Amino acid sequence: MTDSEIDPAVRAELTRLRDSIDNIDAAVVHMLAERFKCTQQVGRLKAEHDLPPADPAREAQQIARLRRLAESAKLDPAFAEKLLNFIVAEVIRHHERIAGDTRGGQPQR
Ligand SMILES: O=C(O)C(=O)C[C@]1(C(=O)O)C=C[C@@H](O)C=C1
Repeated sequence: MTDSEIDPAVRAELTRLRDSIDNIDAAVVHMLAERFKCTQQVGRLKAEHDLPPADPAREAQQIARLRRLAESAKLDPAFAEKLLNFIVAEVIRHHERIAGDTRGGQPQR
């Protein structure tokens, strides 16, 4: 079926839903950007105080909490866990890079 063959009412409903999806995707990007701003600061703090990039106990708490929130929001908890793990893996990579660039608690130029 080509675009011009789609029923105008269906086309309008699809456009309405896609507009909302675009707004939600923009919000997700902005929220992730804010989260990464925080985790960059955590990375610098950890590097300056010789703390390990990963904190598995903290991650276990975050996963348990997000799984509960997902269930009450009718979102698949396994998906919520996978998403958190994906984000945290990227954060840990950033922390490791910051630690590599930080010697004796001081950022290297
Ligand atoms: O809270 C920390 O210690 C962080 O470094 C942040 C964060 C996260 O992205 O939420 C990332 C890595 C840790 O393993 C746990 C949590």
